[in-house]
Amino acid sequence: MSDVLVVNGGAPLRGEVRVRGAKNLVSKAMVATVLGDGISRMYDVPKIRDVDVVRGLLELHGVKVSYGPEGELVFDPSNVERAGVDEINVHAGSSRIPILLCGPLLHRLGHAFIPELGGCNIGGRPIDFHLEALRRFGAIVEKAPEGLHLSAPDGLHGIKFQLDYPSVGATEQILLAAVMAKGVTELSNAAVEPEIIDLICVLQKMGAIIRVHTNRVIEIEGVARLGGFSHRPIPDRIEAASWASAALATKGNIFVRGARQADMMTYLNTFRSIGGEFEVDDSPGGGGIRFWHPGGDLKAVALETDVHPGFMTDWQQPLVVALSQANGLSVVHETVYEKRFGYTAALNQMGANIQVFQECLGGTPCRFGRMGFRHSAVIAGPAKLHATDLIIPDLRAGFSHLIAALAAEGKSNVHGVDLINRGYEDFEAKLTGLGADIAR
Ligand SMILES: CC(=O)N[C@H]1[C@@H](OP(=O)(O)OP(=O)(O)OC[C@H]2O[C@@H](n3ccc(=O)[nH]c3=O)[C@H](O)[C@@H]2O)O[C@H](CO)[C@@H](O)[C@@H]1O
Ligand SMILES: C=C(OP(=O)(O)O)C(=O)O
Repeated sequence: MSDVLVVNGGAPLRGEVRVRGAKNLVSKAMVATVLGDGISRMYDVPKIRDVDVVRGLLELHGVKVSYGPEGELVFDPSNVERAGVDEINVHAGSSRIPILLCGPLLHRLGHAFIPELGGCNIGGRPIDFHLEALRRFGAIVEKAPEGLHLSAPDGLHGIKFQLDYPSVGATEQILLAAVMAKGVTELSNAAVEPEIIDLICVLQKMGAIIRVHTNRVIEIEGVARLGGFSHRPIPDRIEAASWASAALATKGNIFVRGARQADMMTYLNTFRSIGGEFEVDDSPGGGGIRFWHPGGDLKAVALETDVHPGFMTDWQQPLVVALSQANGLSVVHETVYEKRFGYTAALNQMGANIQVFQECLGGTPCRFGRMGFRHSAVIAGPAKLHATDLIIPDLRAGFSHLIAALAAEGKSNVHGVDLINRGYEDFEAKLTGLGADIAR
C-alpha cells in the first residue's frame, strides 16, 4: 500500500475515538514479562508497531506470545533462550525499547545483545545513563559495530545511583535491573511519569519490592524470583492529548474514550487556558473526556515542556498546530529534547508563522541554553493554513503534520504516514470515523 495519504482538509473533526494501553507502558511491561517464571497477561494492548517490534524480540528469545480475546496478549517466558545477532538485528533502528531488555536478559541468561536503537529523531538521545548504571550493577558492556554485547559473569548487585537528569528510559532500565539484583538499589533523581508508576505496579504484581519515596528517590529491594502478572495498562495520555489538539486545531469536537483526567491534568489546564473546552465523563458507560472548540478566538499561551508533572514533551507538537490558530504570540520552551522543533518548517510552509530560537524563552533556563540548539518557539496566530506536500519526519511531528493538513483548506499529500502506526492505533480508521476526507 502506498504510504502517501491524501488529506482534503478544512472540515472540523467530530465524533469519538478510543485510546487503549499507553505505548510508553505496554512495551516496557512486555519486557518485564521476561523476568517472570510464570505466564503474564496484558489487556487493552494497542495494535501499534512498537508492540510488534517488542513482540518479535521476545519471540526471538523464546517467549511464547499469543493473542487472547480482543486486545489481550499472553506471554509464556518459561523457555527464555539466547537469540542470534543477525535475527535480532532485523529490528535494528525500529524502536528504543530493546535497550530495556538488558537487565531482564542478564538475569535470565547472563548475556544480552542489543541492536541499534530507533525512536524519534528529536535530539542525540544518548544512553550513557543506562550503560553507566548497568556497569555499576556488575554488567560488562562491549560496544561492537553490530550493537551492544553485555554479560554479567557475577550476576547483578544493587547500587546507589543518581541520575543527572530524570530520564524515563534510564529509570526504567534501573528498575528492571534492580528488581532481581542482589541487595538494595537506591535511585535518586528518578523519573516519576505515570507510565513509570504503572511499570512499578506491574513489577509489584510480579513480586518486586519497590518503594517510591519523596523527592524522586526510588528504593528497590532485590528478590530472588518473580512470577507473572495480569495488568490493564494506563491509557495512552499522549494519544488522548493528540486528539484533543486535533479537535482544537480543526474547530471540532472529539470524545476520547479511555482518556483519564488524572494523567492529563497539566495538559487540561493548558487546553483550558487556550480557550478549549473539555468535559470529563465518569458516568457508567462513559469513561473518557470530550474536547471541543467552543467557537470564537483561541488565546495565545506560554508554556515549557518538562518532566512529570510538567507539560509532556510528546504533547507539544500537536498542540503547536492548535496554537498556530490562537490569537497572539505563544511561546513554547522545549526543555526535554534539544531538537524537537524541526517540524515547524513544514507548518510555516503551510502558512503558519513560527520562529525558533536558541535562547531559553521560558521562565527557567534549561540544559540547552547557550548550546546553540533552537529549542524555543514563538508562534504568531491566527494563521490561515493552506494545503501542501508534507513528509512525515517522526511520530508526534507526523501527527502534527496530519492535523495541520486537516485544518488547512485543500488537498495535501502527506508522505511517509506509516511512521504514525508506531504509536497511533488505526489512525486512518479513527480519522475517517471523525469525518476526515482522507485516502491512500
Ligand atoms: C518509549 C518511551 O517511553 N519514550 C518516551 C521516553 O523516552 P526516553 O526514555 O528515551 O526519554 P528520556 O526521559 O530518557 O530522555 C530525556 C532526556 O534525557 C536525556 N538522556 C536520556 C538517557 C541517557 O542515558 N542520557 C541522557 O542524556 C535525553 O537525551 C533527553 O534529553 O520519555 C520521553 C520523555 O518523557 C518521551 O518523550 C518518550 O516518548
Ligand atoms: C518520542 C517518542 O517516542 P520514542 O521514545 O519511542 O521515540 C514519542 O512517543 O513521542
